[in-house]
Amino acid sequence: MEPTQYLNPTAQYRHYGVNSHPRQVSDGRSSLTIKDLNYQVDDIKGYWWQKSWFEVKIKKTVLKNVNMYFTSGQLAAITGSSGSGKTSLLDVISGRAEGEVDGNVYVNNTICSEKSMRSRSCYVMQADRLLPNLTVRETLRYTAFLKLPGKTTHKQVDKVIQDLGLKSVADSLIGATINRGISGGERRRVTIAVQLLQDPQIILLDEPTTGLDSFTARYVVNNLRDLAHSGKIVIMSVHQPRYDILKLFDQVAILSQGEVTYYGPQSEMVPYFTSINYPCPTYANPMDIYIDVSSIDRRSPEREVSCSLRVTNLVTKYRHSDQYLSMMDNISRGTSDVTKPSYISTSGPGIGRILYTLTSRFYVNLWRDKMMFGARIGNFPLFSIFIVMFLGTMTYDQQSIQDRTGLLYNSVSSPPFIAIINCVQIFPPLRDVYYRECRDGLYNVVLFILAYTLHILPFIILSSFAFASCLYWICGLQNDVTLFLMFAAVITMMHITGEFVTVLILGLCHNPQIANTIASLFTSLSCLISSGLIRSYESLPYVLKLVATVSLPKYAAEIVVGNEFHNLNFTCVKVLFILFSDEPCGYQTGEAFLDVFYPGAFGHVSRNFEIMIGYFFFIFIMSMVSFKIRGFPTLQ
Ligand SMILES: Nc1ncnc2c1ncn2[C@@H]1O[C@H](COP(=O)(O)OP(=O)(O)OP(=O)(O)O)[C@@H](O)[C@H]1O
Repeated sequence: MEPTQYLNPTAQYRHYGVNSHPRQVSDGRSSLTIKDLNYQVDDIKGYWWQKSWFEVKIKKTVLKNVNMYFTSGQLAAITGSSGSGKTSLLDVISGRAEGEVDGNVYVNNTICSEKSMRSRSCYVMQADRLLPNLTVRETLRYTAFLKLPGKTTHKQVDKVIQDLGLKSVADSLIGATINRGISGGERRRVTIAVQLLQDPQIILLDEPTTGLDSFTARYVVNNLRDLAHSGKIVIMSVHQPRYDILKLFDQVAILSQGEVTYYGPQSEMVPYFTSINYPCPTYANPMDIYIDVSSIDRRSPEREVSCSLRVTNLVTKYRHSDQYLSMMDNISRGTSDVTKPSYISTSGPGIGRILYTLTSRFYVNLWRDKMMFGARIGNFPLFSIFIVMFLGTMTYDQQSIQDRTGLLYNSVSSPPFIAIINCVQIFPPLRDVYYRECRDGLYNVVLFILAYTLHILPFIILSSFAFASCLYWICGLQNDVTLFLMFAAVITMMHITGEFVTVLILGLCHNPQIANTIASLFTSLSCLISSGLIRSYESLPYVLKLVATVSLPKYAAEIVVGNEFHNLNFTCVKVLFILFSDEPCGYQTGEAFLDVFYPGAFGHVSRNFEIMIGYFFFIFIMSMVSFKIRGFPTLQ
């Protein structure tokens, strides 16, 4: 710490003047300019049920008349208290803002559209969304395969590993809470490295030091400073940096309620505030002091009013400062010769390569997690062993009718449940990485869902066939290979449809626990109502009949029950007390049972298979649509 540096601020203030902002780019440096930027979002207050349908939406101004000028070779920090608009400013610059943007962003004097900005910049979000079971090098390689054309990938991966000091952990696992991997700071650097693979001209980072200890935070900011000094435009947001981190910044902005109270060289911040009667006390971190004076205390209406007046005063003073005028001079000269929007055209990898990369990445991530891998392949066959132990081998007496219906009910209802359990475990981390990469424009939801399907398909087929074989042959259902194959196909269809019902719900609902509950309730109710094994379809009330008609278990149950009961004969051993009664003996043939519960079931097999396939494709497409409907949740 060197707090004494601020004891005589006027000494530094002498350097502060019209040249404190870098001159307009005539020296080969790139520039990024924000001109007259205003940003508004829909103000959401209270719950939807408290609102009137006719209520006019209230807009909240998040950024107000922001002007800024950044050049390459400088590390710029955007600071401010919580809610001051730091993330929103980065969102607007990167073209990710969800609200109404007014004003322009220029790169090298050229208006930059969203597409143009994406081709030149990268955006490092606050959260590290990485797959836990990949190594650092694998994470970077897979991302490079998704971003870069063939031959450049290995070279670029080695370069970013070197640049961000990740060489010693290059072959270590990323890890997560349970299986510990690299440290938090290293994970942060991997997140940054992932974004640097394309060697972007502009690097935007939202709070890259959040959650890091002071040493690691300084290390990360030092890395960013090196990148900036190597000729990039680097802009990062930071809540309230420590003094030693503050010293690493070349330019500092302070935001308050979406307005700028200071933007200029870090070395001139204290002199500037001292000149407007806010000196920095000895031994205090200037950033703490100036963020405090730029913050609004909302503990009482009186304090709020007095703080708001102070901030308005700070904004006005800043807008009359030499520094602001010098920057505006740069901006107006730099943006006067606006030309048409330009794009950096990059030829990305083809669909085949993206699909292959995503599928193998998902597969490797699953393979490394032995528990999940084992569960994915073993849960379902294991469950069949319990059913077999419970029901034993089927006989042909009257009791066996109930045993058979119990077994067939489990064959129809358990595959979706097993699918839900597996999907809720493995899908959410893949989905979070998808949100980031799709936002970065690497691929779309169709490729993501296709890759997910390809990586789970072998597990679904293998485990479904293992489950079906165990139940079918050990319990002694009809000794016919064709009937067995149909039985296994029904189980596989129920399994995969259950998987995509869960994916659909996880597309709409971000919380995996809630998605689990919804998917389980949906599945158990549809099996209860429509399988016809608990209550026959014919005896259902009209509304439930309608529900059953559009439910998959109805058609699955019809196939397996029809196939099993067709051509079966049941013995009828009368017990002593009804030996001499006239009571008819239950069902003497399978056909008699089918006539009551599933009339014509055996003849509907191919129609029912067609309905099941159609149903699966409907759910499959809807699972993609669900991601489109939900959009991108905020991943902070
Ligand atoms: N899409 C949005 N919808 C509603 N309000 C929004 C939206 N985006 C930003 N805001 C509001 O704008 C203000 C600024 O938010 P922003 O996230 O930019 O602040 P911040 O300075 O990054 O805060 P923090 O340091 O806590 O992350 C907040 O009051 C926030 O609630």
